[in-house]
Amino acid sequence: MGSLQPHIRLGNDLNVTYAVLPGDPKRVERVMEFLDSPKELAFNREYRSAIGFYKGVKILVVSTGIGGPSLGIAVEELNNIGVTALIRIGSCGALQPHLKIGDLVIASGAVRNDGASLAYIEKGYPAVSNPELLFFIKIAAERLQISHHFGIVRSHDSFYTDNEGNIDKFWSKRNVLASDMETAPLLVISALRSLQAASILNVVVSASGDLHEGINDYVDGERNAEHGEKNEILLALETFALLDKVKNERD
Ligand SMILES: O=P(O)(O)O[C@H]1O[C@H](CO)[C@@H](O)[C@H]1O
Ligand SMILES: O=c1cc[nH]c(=O)[nH]1
Repeated sequence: MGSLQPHIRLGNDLNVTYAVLPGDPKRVERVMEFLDSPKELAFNREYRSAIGFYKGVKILVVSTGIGGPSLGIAVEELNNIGVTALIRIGSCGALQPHLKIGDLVIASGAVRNDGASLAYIEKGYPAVSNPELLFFIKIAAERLQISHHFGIVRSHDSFYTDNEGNIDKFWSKRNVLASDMETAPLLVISALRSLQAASILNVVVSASGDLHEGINDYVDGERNAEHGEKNEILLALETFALLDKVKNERD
């Protein structure tokens, strides 16, 4: 076995290039339901991992925890073991009234209101999704008939400051679709390391909804949020299957 990365506790003997990244370790189990021959690998701190096959393509699943710092560690260690393409499958809060619970938001890019991406590089460096991945996400969504919204999201570091309502209003007026905590650092760190990355987010809090209530409902298995989660998992897996086919044809 190759030497293990200190946090994710995985080595390059896995020989895997595609990784699906939920924030929540519990979501790893849900991804495993869609994989053939799924096998749980490690569970250290927030980093829970499993491996399996989707349409014959080897897929790694690793949870990244909450926020940019832990996400950043996962991305770096995944890069160290040879992963080259990453799709976040996260949850988010809507900033626009037309987004409903369980809708999917595909990030074209992200407002960098997180600290982790700033620790890497100044704000002029854009947080944008990889165009090839976006292209295949779009094709996969159409094939699977999964409705979705494309646009800018915002990644933040705080949940409970006294100013959250005003901050959300500010970004809502500027056509930002939704908020999460990991998309911007994922896109920036991946681009700096020459990795392909994209982010698919499941709406679990509506724009007019209560944050506590929305997240509690999601944890308790609210039907639409669960449906959105299944859709984002399937969409990410199908995207990797399409990407892999094209990569094999190129080689
Ligand atoms: O459900 P995940 O993927 O963790 O994503 C969202 O949920 C967490 C906050 O509840 C943050 O990590 C946020 O980005
Ligand atoms: O505003 C929100 C809501 C859910 N999850 C987030 O990260 N932010």
